Amino acid sequence: MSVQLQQYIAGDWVEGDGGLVTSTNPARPDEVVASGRQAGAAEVDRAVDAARRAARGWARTPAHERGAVLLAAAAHVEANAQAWGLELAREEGKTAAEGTGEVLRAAQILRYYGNEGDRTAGEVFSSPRRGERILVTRKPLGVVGVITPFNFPIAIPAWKIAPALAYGNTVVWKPASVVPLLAMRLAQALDAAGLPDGVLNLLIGPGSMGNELVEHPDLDGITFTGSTGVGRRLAAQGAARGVPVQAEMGGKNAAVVLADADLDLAAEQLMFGAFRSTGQKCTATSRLIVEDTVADEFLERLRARLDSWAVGDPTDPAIQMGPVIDAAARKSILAGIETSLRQGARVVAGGGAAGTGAYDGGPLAEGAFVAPTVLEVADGANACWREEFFGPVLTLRRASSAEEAFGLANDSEFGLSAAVFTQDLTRTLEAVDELDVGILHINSESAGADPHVPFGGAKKSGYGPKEQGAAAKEFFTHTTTVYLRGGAA
Ligand SMILES: NC(=O)C1=CN([C@@H]2O[C@H](COP(=O)(O)OP(=O)(O)OC[C@H]3O[C@@H](n4cnc5c(N)ncnc54)[C@H](OP(=O)(O)O)[C@@H]3O)[C@@H](O)[C@H]2O)C=CC1
Ligand SMILES: O=C(O)CCC(=O)C(=O)O
Repeated sequence: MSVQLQQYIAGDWVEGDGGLVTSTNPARPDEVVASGRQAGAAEVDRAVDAARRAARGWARTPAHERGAVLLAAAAHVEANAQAWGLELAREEGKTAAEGTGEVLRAAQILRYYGNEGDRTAGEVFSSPRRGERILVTRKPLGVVGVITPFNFPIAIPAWKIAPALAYGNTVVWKPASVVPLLAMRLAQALDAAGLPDGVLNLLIGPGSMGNELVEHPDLDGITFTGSTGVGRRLAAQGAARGVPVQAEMGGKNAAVVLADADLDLAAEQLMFGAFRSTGQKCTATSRLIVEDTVADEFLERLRARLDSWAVGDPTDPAIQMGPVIDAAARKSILAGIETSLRQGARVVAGGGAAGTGAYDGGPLAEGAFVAPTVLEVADGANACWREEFFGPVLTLRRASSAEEAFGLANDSEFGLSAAVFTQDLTRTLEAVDELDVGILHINSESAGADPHVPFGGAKKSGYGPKEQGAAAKEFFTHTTTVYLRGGAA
């Protein structure tokens, strides 16, 4: 059954003025998950205007009251976790278990920021002058544009929108157009929780609408997660207008398996890091570096796990990996694999469409499936080593030492996350010092992020302040430094 899509502007759920938009199930592209009209150009103005009108009142609402709305929204999201998790699996293609996990994660994030009123709201410094204190207080930016990607259709929006609102901003949000239903679900939860009119506005529309939003003269900040190309353009547009931009972009994350590692643990975690969510996480492992002496043994263990990795309908509880987001993504990933093979990569496992087995020719025959694939390359020039395919493709290189392995891990313009598998404390400490990444996992997969700690990339993966935890404050507020003296001489 297809769900009717609506825009949420100034507290009203309305049909958009633009053309038709539908989201479809990537496992069964004939199945429409949600449909409706997208927002028209005039609605961008209406949404920004509504957010502007709501900004002062929301900024002056006590932090605890703002938090109470987020806490109520968290409860609403949590109560719908199973149903929305299934919708997420149908709309985005990750497994229903991952979908439900993501919805629960959104609730956890809303709850974290719902309690922001109980945390520090500024700092007090000593003054070098008698009778004076120096306060640093924080104020919201104002109206923030939020632009989000398809791959975490409710968790990423939650970790942008929850801090934006908690710190007193109002929001105009444009989600990825392939996952509008989950966007609507989050906005519905905040609406049901009693968010005042205009504080959050949802515009379902194409990428060009994101561009109109970014160009809007009445926006005070832009937070974006998505591809590197769009993020960099958007950062330039923000800079040209003097508006702060936070952009979380691509990754080409490495897992390093050192000779002393627990190889079973490493193989298990590597499967999760590379192939959960069909490899469509910015933190997914897409490069694997193994010390020579254990490489063959490790690959054997990895292959054994790959052989039993169940690919298929993500709503089936037995399935471990669903399709990629759509046919275009599938085509581009398969083209990337072909280019890599032409450039000399060797197939260790997989290597193409997953159109085999139970659903070959069956109801999933048209689905956007890609087999979990491991390629081996001898040098760093190959496309699969350098470029983000954003799918279930892992590229292997062997290293003759831990030093070489860490060097190879750093051999990327990106620096979002990495994983290192070792039981040696000295090597662990070297990894912490050497690896140029925003997030480092020791003996666990490269993906995964808790809501109370900073999230974001080093090098060209991230632009602007980090997200989540207290770090989010650095983007969503600005400071006023107050030199404070009593009035009497
Ligand atoms: N570092 C991080 O934290 C994360 C990074 N990512 C990265 O995101 C990418 C995958 O997500 P994907 O959704 O395909 O990314 P895109 O960059 O294609 O899209 C992201 C968002 O930007 C919108 N958009 C597209 N063009 C423009 C434009 N010109 N101006 C403003 N907005 C625009 C999209 O709208 P529409 O959908 O309508 O085109 C969507 O809402 C990967 O590269 C991945 O690494 C993903 C998650 C986390
Ligand atoms: O690692 C995670 O769980 C979240 C990462 C993320 O934001 C992403 O992959 O898009």
